Amino acid sequence: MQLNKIPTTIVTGFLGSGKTTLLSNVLKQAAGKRIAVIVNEFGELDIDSDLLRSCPLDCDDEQSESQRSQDGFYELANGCICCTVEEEFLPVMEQLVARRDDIDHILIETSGLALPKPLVQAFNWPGIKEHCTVDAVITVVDGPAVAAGRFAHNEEQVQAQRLADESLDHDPSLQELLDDQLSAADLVVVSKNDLLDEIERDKVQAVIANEVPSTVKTVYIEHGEAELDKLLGIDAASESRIDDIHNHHDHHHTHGEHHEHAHDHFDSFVVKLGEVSSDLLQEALEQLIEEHNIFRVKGFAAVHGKPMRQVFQAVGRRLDRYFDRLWQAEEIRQTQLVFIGKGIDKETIEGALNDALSA
Ligand SMILES: Nc1nc2c(ncn2[C@@H]2O[C@H](COP(=O)(O)OP(=O)(O)OP(=O)(O)O)[C@@H](O)[C@H]2O)c(=O)[nH]1
Repeated sequence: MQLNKIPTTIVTGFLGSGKTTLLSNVLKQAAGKRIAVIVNEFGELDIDSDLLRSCPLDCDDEQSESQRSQDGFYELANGCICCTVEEEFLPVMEQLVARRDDIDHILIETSGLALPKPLVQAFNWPGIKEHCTVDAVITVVDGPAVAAGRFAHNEEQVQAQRLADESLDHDPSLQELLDDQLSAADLVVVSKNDLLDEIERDKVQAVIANEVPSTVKTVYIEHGEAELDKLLGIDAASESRIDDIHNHHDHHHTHGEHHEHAHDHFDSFVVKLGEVSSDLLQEALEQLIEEHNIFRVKGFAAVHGKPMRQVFQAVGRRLDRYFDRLWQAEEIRQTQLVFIGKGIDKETIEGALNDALSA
């Protein structure tokens, strides 16, 4: 047990793998604990912390809501935490260290494109080291995406994927990212188990076994539901071993310089629209995802005639939408969507959406 040090759990994993869903579940279960949450988004809009903050529909417990904001959400939007460790992450950690008597646990959700290693290394820095320890790096793996060969690890998978779909062609930078996120894992969480059959589960298991030692546990979960004691209190002190873990992006972070890594090849922008027809927006997004190399779309839609805002979430080809809460009086009813992909262009996407929605 790392006495008196605040345990910190780092949740990493690719875009849309299910990190926010997992965090939301942890926060619900750990209502009695004083948890500080740091959320890092790649896109310019802070959607995740908004979703984590907003009360579920059946929740009227104002106490827990105010308690939570008192405990603190810290948003590091529009960037990638692993490249701004010194400028952005450190000041937030210093604030938390100053409030350490009021904090039981720190939870960090990295952006889907972040590398966990530089972040874990920051826990060896003076000022942080004395007061905080990494309880565990939890790597969330998108089960169906891995099973479909999205992060292909062998030639057979690559070929199968090519035959199945040209647009999902093997992308080595995605594989490197998955490798690096897995190499730092103290616990692997495979999400979306509800969408996996046994054969697919075996495929996912093979990819994981290739990257992590057998001492690292893997759990399969659905909709973020995992028992709290499997996730928190692992007491791995990951910072003490992190320098020995070698991975693809090591050379990019020497001498404190911020060189490019995988996410420099990704495009991200926000598209703002007025009120929309939900069905037309869904159809238009499906078509755009079909035609462009879009990895992730997420945001909120203001739907004509609806008092509630609608969440849109697309991961690869899968699109979910649901109403999460009422628009508040001071909010402008507008639709805002973050797009993340490769070789995608804001004007083209915005133009296509406007055309489709005015049809
Ligand atoms: N069917 C199914 N969908 C899931 C599960 N977990 C997450 N999802 C959905 O997957 C989408 C992405 O989930 P998030 O939790 O937002 O993923 P994330 O890793 O936080 O995404 P980024 O922050 O953009 O990297 C959402 O539409 C979730 O509802 C699951 O176990 N089963």
